[in-house]
Amino acid sequence: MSRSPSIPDRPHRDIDPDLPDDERLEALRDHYQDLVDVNEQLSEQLDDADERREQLRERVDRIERENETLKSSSLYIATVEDVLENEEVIVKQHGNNQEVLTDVSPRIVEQIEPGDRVAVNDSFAIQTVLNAETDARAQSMEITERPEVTYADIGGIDEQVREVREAVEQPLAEPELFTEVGIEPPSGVLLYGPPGTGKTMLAKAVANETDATFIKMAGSELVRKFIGEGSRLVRDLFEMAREREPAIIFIDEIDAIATRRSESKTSGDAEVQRTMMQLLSEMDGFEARGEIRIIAATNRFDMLDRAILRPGRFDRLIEVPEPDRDGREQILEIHTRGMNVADDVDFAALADDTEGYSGAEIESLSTEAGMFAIRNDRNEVTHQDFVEALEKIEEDDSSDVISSPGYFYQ
Ligand SMILES: Nc1ncnc2c1ncn2[C@@H]1O[C@H](COP(=O)(O)OP(=O)(O)OP(=O)(O)O)[C@@H](O)[C@H]1O
Repeated sequence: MSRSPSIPDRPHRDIDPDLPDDERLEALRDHYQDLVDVNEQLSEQLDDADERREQLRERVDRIERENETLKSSSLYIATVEDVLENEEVIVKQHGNNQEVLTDVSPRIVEQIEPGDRVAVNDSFAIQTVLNAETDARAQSMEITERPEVTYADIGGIDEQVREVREAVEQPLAEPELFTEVGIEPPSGVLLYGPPGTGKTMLAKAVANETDATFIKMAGSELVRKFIGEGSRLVRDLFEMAREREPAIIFIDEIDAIATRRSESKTSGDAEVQRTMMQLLSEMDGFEARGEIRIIAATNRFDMLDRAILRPGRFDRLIEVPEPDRDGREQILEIHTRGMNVADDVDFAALADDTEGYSGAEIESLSTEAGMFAIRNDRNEVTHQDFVEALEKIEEDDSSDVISSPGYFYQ
């Protein structure tokens, strides 16, 4: 940046009043010339300052425009492969792995190096360099300081709640118990069972109870969206947890990165394998009594690579089944707690009629019943509304040819 020029001194000249007229006149002329020179210098400096102000205004305008573009358009995530001369960069877009040569503004080129993740617009111009946090969030990691779900919101799986509390909550809340007895708590807990039965809720409720940050990552996203980056993302995940201790790491659909080798023969196989190895090595190198706990979930227990179930890894398995009759009744009561329900609603009868329903399906049933009430201009939900909602759901299901959720057990 240029230094501001110094302001010239004000010209000063002592003129002896006793000098002869011609000499005084000469001295006054010189003084006048000095003043003219200084005046010229000052106006030059003023012109420079005006020009600089104009440049700065243009820069502010440009940055504001850049800012607006950044705010208004969606950006894609890419990794910098190489930084070339002449402010050119090769980036590889995530998802389709397309490599593109693109220009970067001098402002950004100074900040980037190969391996950095950046956000690019539709024309692949780099808009911003992602810091660890934006980056992680951009990559479908869900982070909640303290989720709102509590154990009281979970119905029908009391035994599973007890087991999760023992395996995850206690080592976080009372690590000394384990030290005194001299045992290691389970390293990781694996929840398995059909979709929509409350696995995610369980993990969130533990985070709520222990005042921990809940960090969720979906295995499927990891493999589908970020080919070539799974292992890096796993590292980021644990780093994020360490920064935010106490933390619960929840890996949903773990089967996506921990499939049995024989089951997966695709070209991405090695990649998926690397992601899994990274996960295992992060788990191996970490203190089970520490402030970070890991919970994973799957609907496809049968497909899991047994390597992840070895001691020191996901060594506590908890099955979360579909709710039984009593469970369904409890879940119905939980999901209608905030609803204006008429006295005639018979939860026990509805529980009988919802055999095979998961918690998530019971939640939709309650919402659907509420919709029937609204449609009939009522603000109270009656038993008949639930019956009609049930019929509608059954109808929708039977028209849905392939409605099998596709989960399996051991
Ligand atoms: N046992 C339950 N008690 C109360 N509500 C439940 C229960 N199970 C599911 N639900 C409802 O269904 C929603 C989805 O549940 P959740 O995400 O915990 O299921 P999940 O087992 O993790 O499913 P998936 O395997 O599809 O990820 C919850 O937000 C909740 O409203």
